[in-house]
Amino acid sequence: MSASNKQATPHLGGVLQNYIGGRFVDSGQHFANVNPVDGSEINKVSEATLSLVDEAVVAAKAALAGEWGQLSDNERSVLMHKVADGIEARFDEFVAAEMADTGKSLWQASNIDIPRGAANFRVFADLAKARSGECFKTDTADGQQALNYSVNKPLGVVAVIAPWNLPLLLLTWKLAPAMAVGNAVIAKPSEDTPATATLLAEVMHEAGVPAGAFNLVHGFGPNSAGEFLSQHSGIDAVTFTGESGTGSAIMKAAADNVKALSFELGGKNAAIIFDDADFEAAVAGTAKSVFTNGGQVCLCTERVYVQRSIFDKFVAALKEKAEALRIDWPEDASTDMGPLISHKHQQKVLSYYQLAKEEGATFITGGGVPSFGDKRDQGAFVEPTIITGLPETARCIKEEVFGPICHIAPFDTEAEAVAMANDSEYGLAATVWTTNLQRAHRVAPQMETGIVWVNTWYLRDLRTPFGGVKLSGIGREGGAHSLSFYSEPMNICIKLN
Ligand SMILES: NC(=O)C1=CN([C@@H]2O[C@H](COP(=O)(O)OP(=O)(O)OC[C@H]3O[C@@H](n4cnc5c(N)ncnc54)[C@H](O)[C@@H]3O)[C@@H](O)[C@H]2O)C=CC1
Ligand SMILES: O=C(O)/C=C/C=C(\O)C(=O)O
Repeated sequence: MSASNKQATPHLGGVLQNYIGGRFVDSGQHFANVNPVDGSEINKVSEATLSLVDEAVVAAKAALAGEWGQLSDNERSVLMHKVADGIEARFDEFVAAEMADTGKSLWQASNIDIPRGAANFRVFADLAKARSGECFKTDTADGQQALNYSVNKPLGVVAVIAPWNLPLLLLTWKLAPAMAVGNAVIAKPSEDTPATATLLAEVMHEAGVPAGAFNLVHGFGPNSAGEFLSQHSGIDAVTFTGESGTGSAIMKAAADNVKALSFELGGKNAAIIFDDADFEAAVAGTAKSVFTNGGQVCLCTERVYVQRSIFDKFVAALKEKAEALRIDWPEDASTDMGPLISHKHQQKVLSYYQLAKEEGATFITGGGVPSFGDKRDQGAFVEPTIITGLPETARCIKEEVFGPICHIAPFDTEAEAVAMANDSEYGLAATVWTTNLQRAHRVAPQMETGIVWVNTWYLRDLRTPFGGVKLSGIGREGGAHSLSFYSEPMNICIKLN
């Protein structure tokens, strides 16, 4: 596409730069990118200043008015597939960068995070191209006839503010549909995970995405790039995944300009295990839903409700699974769990382990920090932890920990389980384990969440509505829901007689 879009790209070993208007830009103001496995510095990151954010907005608007805004749906779709090709061509680099920034396991980075980064572009490239509008033949009471049809326009400039837990996956989950329907985007990855977003800028550049259609700014939240974007009068929409409190701060900052908002926020997700469940499947599935990515997925289970007749057996079986998890170097193919994202987050999770003790929990397993006897002792590891015995009013039952911990409580009746699962300010995801089909159909719709999995967890179809109720978010993304959020429908009425 843009022949002028050629410039030597920065190597990841140096300073990770911003990407604005088709050029890599260093603000001269740097912060350290730290590897949570051992606390070592990986590289420096160039923090975008307010004036660089202004430049990104100007570049995005110019792209909409220029080459990017002129592309047909088909041409954009072809480009989005080229971006997916570019991620796949540099797969190993993406995997290594994601592992270094997060400490997540090789298995997870190479089977979930990076493949989904490419898949997000492919899925939305195809869906956007195939989208149709609405059309009505109108007959009015006084005999007029008209044809009403809708066209979908991009919203304009969209800011994508992403978290650190699934860095490329969650950034591209928003970028891909936003770009596929023609918006110009400004991406801000988490300050904790800047690397794969920078590689993505290189891929966009190499794929020939027109200058200004994709911009990348690095930085923090308050008084930095995150807040500059949320407050900016030139930005039409903010799409965000992260903590509910941050969502609330962004909402306040965006209020003056009445920006469109899409939020995927926190969760305190429940799993209900009935005594008629396939026991082994329920134990394995619950272990996965509690400990995947060290519990750092908004969909992870933190509250487990088990029917009393199988409670003790279930607790013992989940303990066995937790204790069998291999906590090791991310590069090791058999590693199940790496460190948490940062020392700051480690301290937060450990403060909940301490709070659980103070609240009177029984520790079935875990509760501390593993010891390695090597430089990983400087990392951000915590033990997988299972607790029981807390009242449903305890803070550890109410607040999102975002770590590898769950509380298990017994229940007697179906109604009691539903009431306990729904007794939360959050409403993102729930999991129900039962072999009774009628019960599955009866219980699932009673969950006050945006997503319910029955006899599985994290089985994703990217076309399905994805998001939460209550403090867990606003709106839905996924498939047509994403295309709808990132577009502005316009109705055209043509009089026929
Ligand atoms: N998916 C989820 O539900 C996630 C939840 N969390 C939870 O949030 C806690 C805090 O972690 P953070 O990394 O600070 O998550 P966060 O939700 O504050 O940060 C996510 C993104 O928002 C940006 N941000 C932060 N404050 C902002 C503001 N005022 N305006 C605009 N952008 C802002 C950050 O720079 C980052 O890119 C964690 O301990 C964890 O419990 C964190 C990440 C993801
Ligand atoms: O889209 C997915 O597959 C995963 C989504 C996870 C989050 O939104 C999260 O952890 O915040």
